[in-house]
Amino acid sequence: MEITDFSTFLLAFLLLSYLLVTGRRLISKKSTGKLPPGPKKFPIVGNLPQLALAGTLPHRAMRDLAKTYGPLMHLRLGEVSQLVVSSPEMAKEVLKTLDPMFASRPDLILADIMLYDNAGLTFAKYGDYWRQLKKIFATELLSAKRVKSFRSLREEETLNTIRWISSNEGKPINMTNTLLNLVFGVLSRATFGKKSPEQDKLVYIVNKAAELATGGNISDLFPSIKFFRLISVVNYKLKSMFAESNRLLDMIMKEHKKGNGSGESKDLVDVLLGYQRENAEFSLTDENIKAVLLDIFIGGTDGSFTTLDWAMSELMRAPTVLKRAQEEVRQAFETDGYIDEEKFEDLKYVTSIIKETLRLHPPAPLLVPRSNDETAHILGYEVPAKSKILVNVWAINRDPRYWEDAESFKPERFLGSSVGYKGTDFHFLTFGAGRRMCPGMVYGYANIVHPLVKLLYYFDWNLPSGIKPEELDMTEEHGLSVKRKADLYLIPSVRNSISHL
Ligand code: HEM
Repeated sequence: MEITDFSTFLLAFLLLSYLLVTGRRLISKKSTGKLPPGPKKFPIVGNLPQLALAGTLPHRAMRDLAKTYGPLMHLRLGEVSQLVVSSPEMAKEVLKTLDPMFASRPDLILADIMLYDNAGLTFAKYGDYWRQLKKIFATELLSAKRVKSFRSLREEETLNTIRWISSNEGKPINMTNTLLNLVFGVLSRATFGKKSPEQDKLVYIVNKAAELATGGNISDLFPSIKFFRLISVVNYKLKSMFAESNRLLDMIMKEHKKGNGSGESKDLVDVLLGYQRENAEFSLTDENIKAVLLDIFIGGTDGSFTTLDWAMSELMRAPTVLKRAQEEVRQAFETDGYIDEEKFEDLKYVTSIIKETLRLHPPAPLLVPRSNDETAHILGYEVPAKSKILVNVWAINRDPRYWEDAESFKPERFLGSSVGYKGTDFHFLTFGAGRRMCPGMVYGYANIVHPLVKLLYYFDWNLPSGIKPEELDMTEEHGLSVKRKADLYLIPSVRNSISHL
């Protein structure tokens, strides 16, 4: 785990100086009950050293610690109490039995600064505002009907990508960038109606901001010390990024207000502005709308793009799986020469490949952190109020008690199996479960399956010469979501012509 803010030494120096000058006791609210087991906590920094010294990504370090301390583990990072949940049974307790207790979100500086003081759905505290937004997501923004209405956008953007790939036949292309641009294109058009340089800029800013904030931001680690908020370089940078992203969103909103949502097909900005105009019971401010747009944009692009990139990488490492998937897709559509989304459900093997990718590579390996507003009790342990609750779905999705040969990519395991990621099988929790479960699952899936089927149908794929399938680097990189560290380069050869499209 990195400390993205100051160097660790400077951090420790400032902290200790502050404590010496003020004579203040850092951990003021001592827990009176029995905490879940966990590694020894060091003064002031708590368990930061164990995570920093693990030299690996947080979900991996926490899985290793949980092997010693159990599936309900207590950590303290800086001042913040954390509960780490690492088994399907404990996840069921937290996300189902005690779901309302753990349904809030912790304070995070990123959401505070960039997301209009937690005004989006993702970081809203559990309560009425969250409930109202959730309803808008379910009925207005991400209903199955709305997702279907974006079908032509998926088709057009994917076709543009297929054309571009065809024109680069025989050359190594950067698939990672290609997939990112594709998913971004679909999301941009569905959300804002068109692609524009402003949106490119917006994505860049948001990703940069998330990168900055995903390490241990000093003000997140020591929230009671307001002084750190003032001197944090990261916070200063976040504020200037916020100013820019707010300016871009204002421009987008202004353009849409002028058009009054009168275009042929409504984009999500139109839908939200329409709701604002027409709905009297819940007043949605411009700031609320901007926060929701960022929610959709961040959640939407990252999850689908990351999954596509992992799926293509896993397929390149497993040539027999790739071949079988191509056969399935080609058999289904070669006679018609037209790929119809309605038939995707019949593609059992491709569906299994996506499931297996989501199992092994959950884009949010620790979910989005949850929090408990009040002190909670679970299996005889006390969880102090305002703890950060991390559910290690990366570890859970690989639990060898539930998954045979759990570390291997084997899509066949899902053929004829009813196990899925919809939040009822607690050993497969890529989209979470319970009240805070991802509302974008159907939309996210549509943006994965559509491009994947077409990439398999139109092209044969090879790794650049000299790279053997088993040598493909699958190292993960820490970020807003866990992506592959290296970009994926592949050589396409056209299998089915697109000239008639
Ligand atoms: C493969 C694609 C995706 C994955 C893996 C994914 C994963 C997740 C996860 C793990 C959570 C947290 C669940 C929890 O706390 O229990 C979440 C929440 C959320 N996701 Fe997604 N997501 C994806 C696509 C999308 C899309 C396409 C959108 C919107 C367009 C979206 C919007 C959200 C929002 C708004 C939340 C917050 C819900 C709340 O706190 O009530 N996600 N997602």
